[in-house]
Amino acid sequence: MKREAISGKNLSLGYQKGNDKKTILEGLNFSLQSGELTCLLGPNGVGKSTLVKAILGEIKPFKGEITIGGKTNSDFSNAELAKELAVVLTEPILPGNMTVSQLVALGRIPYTNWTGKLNQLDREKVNQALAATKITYLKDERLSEISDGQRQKAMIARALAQDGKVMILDEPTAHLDLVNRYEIMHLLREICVNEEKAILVVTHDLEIALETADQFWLLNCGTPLIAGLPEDLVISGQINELLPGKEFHFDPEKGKIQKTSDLPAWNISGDKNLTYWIQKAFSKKNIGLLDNLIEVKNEPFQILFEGKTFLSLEEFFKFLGSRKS
Ligand SMILES: Nc1ncnc2c1ncn2[C@@H]1O[C@H](COP(=O)(O)OP(=O)(O)OP(=O)(O)O)[C@@H](O)[C@H]1O
Repeated sequence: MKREAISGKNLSLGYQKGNDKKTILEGLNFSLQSGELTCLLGPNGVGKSTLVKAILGEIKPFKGEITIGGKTNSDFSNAELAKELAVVLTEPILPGNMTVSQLVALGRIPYTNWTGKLNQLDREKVNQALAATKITYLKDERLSEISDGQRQKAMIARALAQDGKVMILDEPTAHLDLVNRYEIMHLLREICVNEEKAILVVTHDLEIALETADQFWLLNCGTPLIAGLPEDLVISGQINELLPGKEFHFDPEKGKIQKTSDLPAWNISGDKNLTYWIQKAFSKKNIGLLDNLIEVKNEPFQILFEGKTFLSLEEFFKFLGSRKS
């Protein structure tokens, strides 16, 4: 069931040095729901980390209020906050000789006394977190001897062992390859649903966020936070708020950002998908209008042009080049 985990009302956020007040975000409202994966997207420097810092109580709002489970975040002690909210930040500094299960056990610090000694429940929570992130098989491996993707999963497991209702992750997929990026985001979605957590992910990975997020929060300079189902934001065109200017746009058909350009109306006939990739290659090579029809065939791929057959775009471009010279 959906429940509000964190809310922000009429927030004004920024930084103050002496009397010098720098406002970064103004009139900001949000509601983070449990059981949902929310992705916060926006250009560099717009204030995503500033919003996260405010949620974590690291900066105090100039105006407005942030509540966690109905209670103002500044009323929480650090220890209380750690039981509500777990954070995975970019590039943590970790001792390489620490094992994966030792790292995950750090998530239990808010519950153990200063000795860090785990009781039965702590050990169960560590094992559950390892299982939920599918890295039980790595538990005795050293952090310096596992891959970046595996280390990121271990960091997520540590946050999970903390057993808060909310998880916040700052660019958890940065530096990972495509498969790992998908895996991590799908894993987070699974955790949201299975463990009833509210998860907020700060990301620049629009395409993967579109595949996995339940909610999008879009931040752009000077506009209020736009929240909604990713698909609604695509349909309404509001997704373009992420892209300043007219140089790029979001192509709903392809599900990705494209360069906006006035392409020549090449006369291409054939499969729509093939035509799309051919136009892309033509545009990169600055191919102007051609006098004759370009016919495209599939299985095997063939380009028929002026009575000749080409089996690849590379062959075709060579021909066009030789024709010019
Ligand atoms: N400690 C600080 N003191 C003063 N200004 C700051 C401080 N930290 C960040 N800023 C400013 O706040 C603005 C927003 O920065 P923030 O880090 O929140 O952006 P961001 O959206 O997270 O960017 P990115 O995508 O690059 O991580 C920037 O103009 C930045 O210079």
